[in-house]
Amino acid sequence: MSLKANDRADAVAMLGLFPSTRTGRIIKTMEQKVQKPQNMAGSLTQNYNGPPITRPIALVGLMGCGKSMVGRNLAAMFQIPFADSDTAIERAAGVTVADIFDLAGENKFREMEYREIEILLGGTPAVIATGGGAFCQPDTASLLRDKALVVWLKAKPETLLSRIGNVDSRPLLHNKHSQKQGNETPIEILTRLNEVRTPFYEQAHLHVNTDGLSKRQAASKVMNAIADKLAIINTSTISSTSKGA
Ligand SMILES: Nc1ncnc2c1ncn2[C@@H]1O[C@H](COP(=O)(O)OP(=O)(O)O)[C@@H](O)[C@H]1O
Ligand SMILES: O=C(O)C1=C[C@@H](OP(=O)(O)O)[C@@H](O)[C@H](O)C1
Ligand SMILES: [Mg+2]
Repeated sequence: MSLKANDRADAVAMLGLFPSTRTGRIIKTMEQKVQKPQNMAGSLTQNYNGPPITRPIALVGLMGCGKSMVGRNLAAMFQIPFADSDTAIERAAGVTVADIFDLAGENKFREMEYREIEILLGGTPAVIATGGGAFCQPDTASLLRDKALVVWLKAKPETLLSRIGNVDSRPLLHNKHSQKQGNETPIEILTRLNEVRTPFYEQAHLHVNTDGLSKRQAASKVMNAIADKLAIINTSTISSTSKGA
């Protein structure tokens, strides 16, 4: 969505006032029906036969690592709802993520992100695709680690950029929001974010490298890694492990 001047002024005024009916919001935000996997040719290669999913699965990692796309397919494999925190924020605010960055700034976006993730974590266990910066905010990270199984989808900056293609929907890949003086190209921004954010992403319970994998292979690899992890959790406590990281 792109807003005209008057609409933008209204949107700015509304950004602090989003509705608080918790149940209604969860229903609106989650895809209640189990979806057919999207953007994958043919049917899935694998059905999930692992331990039951009794806690939310949260996907974290840099823009373009596949949180939204792999997340939707994982939810279909697990037969549980899917939710995307960016979509939840956009529904609550009535404007796009890019517009929120433009109109209200990143700090406001992070507040909204925390609130929406908190709501999603309180609903039916779902696969939750977070935005790439969510797990780098200490409060949001501790909420996620506490309530969800957190999975880091790893990939090199070059891989990420080739997947993202058009950077319009990712405000942090534009210089005006890149938090650095001077002109950086999208690959330079992604490389810098990768360095700064890796220590945060390393706090995820599970690390899965998706470099060189197709969408289908990535979804299967993540599904198997989660099954293994849940089997271990059933006999011990959650700690970080890597899968091809
Ligand atoms: N393993 C993959 N192989 C090829 N393309 C991928 C893969 N994972 C995601 N993509 C594509 O990359 C783009 C960004 O993926 P997306 O799920 O939106 O990333 P994120 O939510 O982490 O920013 C989408 O067009 C998606 O179809
Ligand atoms: O990396 C980030 O800080 C962001 C990533 C975006 O989500 P994706 O990771 O799904 O692109 C979105 O939340 C916003 O543009 C900020
Ligand atoms: Mg996404």
